[in-house]
Amino acid sequence: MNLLELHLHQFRSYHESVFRFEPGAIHILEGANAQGKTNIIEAIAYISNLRSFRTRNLRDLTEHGQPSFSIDAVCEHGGIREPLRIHHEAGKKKLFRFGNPVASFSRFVGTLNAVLFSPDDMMFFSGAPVLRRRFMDTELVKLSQSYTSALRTTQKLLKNRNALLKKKQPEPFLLETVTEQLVDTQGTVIRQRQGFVNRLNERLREFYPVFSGGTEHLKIQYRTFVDTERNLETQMKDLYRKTRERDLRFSVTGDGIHKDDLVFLLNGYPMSAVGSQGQKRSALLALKLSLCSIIQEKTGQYPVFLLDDVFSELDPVRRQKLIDLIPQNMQVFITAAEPVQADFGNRMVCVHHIKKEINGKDKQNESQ
Ligand SMILES: Nc1ncnc2c1ncn2[C@@H]1O[C@H](COP(=O)(O)OP(=O)(O)OP(=O)(O)O)[C@@H](O)[C@H]1O
Repeated sequence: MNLLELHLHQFRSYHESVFRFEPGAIHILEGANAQGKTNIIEAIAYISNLRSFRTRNLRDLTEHGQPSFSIDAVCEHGGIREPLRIHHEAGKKKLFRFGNPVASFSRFVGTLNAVLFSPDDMMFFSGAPVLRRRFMDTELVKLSQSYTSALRTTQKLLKNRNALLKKKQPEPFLLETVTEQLVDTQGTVIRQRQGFVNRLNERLREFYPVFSGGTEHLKIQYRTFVDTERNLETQMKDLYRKTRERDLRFSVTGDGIHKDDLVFLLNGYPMSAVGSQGQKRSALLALKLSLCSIIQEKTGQYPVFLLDDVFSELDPVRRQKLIDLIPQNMQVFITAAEPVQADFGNRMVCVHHIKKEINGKDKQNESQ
């Protein structure tokens, strides 16, 4: 999969800018601080996930003083060139594929699949469990329609069940029905989350030792409210029967996939407790490379790999290891404040000099 063109209109610091990218190449977005390098990465990740990794407020993405923004992209997958468009105005997002409006989020998300490494990810291990659940959901939603549908239904059912639990005397039959449906849809979510973690672990066994020098091992444990080795549906039914009174007392569903988490174990100990900054960075890079490999295995194509400010914190040895691990045909975007000193072998490398225009009009960025 490749991104061939990107047209930003009133997006962040870009008033009107067009970028063209070689397929399969390593693109270095080079420039001083605050020139708009991450804004480009953010726009690409936004097309992939329909979510910004820096803000939840879409107004932040709109150029100051403007009423709307749009991102137009041309991507290539399996030999097909596909134009994609996102237009945001008055709090509403409109999506287009091949120039035709797309009504549902799930028909657009992942059309251009991008995997991102960002310095903000360093909170991934120690932050709240929602970060790690969001990671699983963001990736699985792009890879599996059945996951998307089971997740959305579960979220609706949990809302309905909680609304029932808040009533003074909830209708027992209704509570029973919604709980049974919840058991069904959560089974699908749990199985796919467990399968995803198993595949990540297989890849991590290959990638993490490259960064650690082979002396450490990294493993992900999927933590959910039932034992994934036993029959899920039977366990859930039993559990919801036992916790019914408690849920009624607290007016909320206490157990479910909304509490799931991932625990990263470094040599058997939680990464959040024992990992150094360097070990966390290596683990994140190994995780993102593992993800790229899983996407390739599932879809037949590598995603676009986005590396925001990755080199400033990596020592030269790890920097070279990362470059050596990037698969040959994968298109990569790397932001850097200084020229990158590394050996890219026979890879095509395109350097784009990114500079913010002071008069508000952006010129076409220069490539070499
Ligand atoms: N909504 C917006 N409208 C206009 N300009 C914006 C908007 N949001 C951010 N900017 C500007 O974008 C610039 C920051 O861009 P970006 O985060 O891409 O920088 P960068 O080149 O990655 O810098 P660094 O190397 O420091 O990380 C800043 O000048 C900021 O003022």
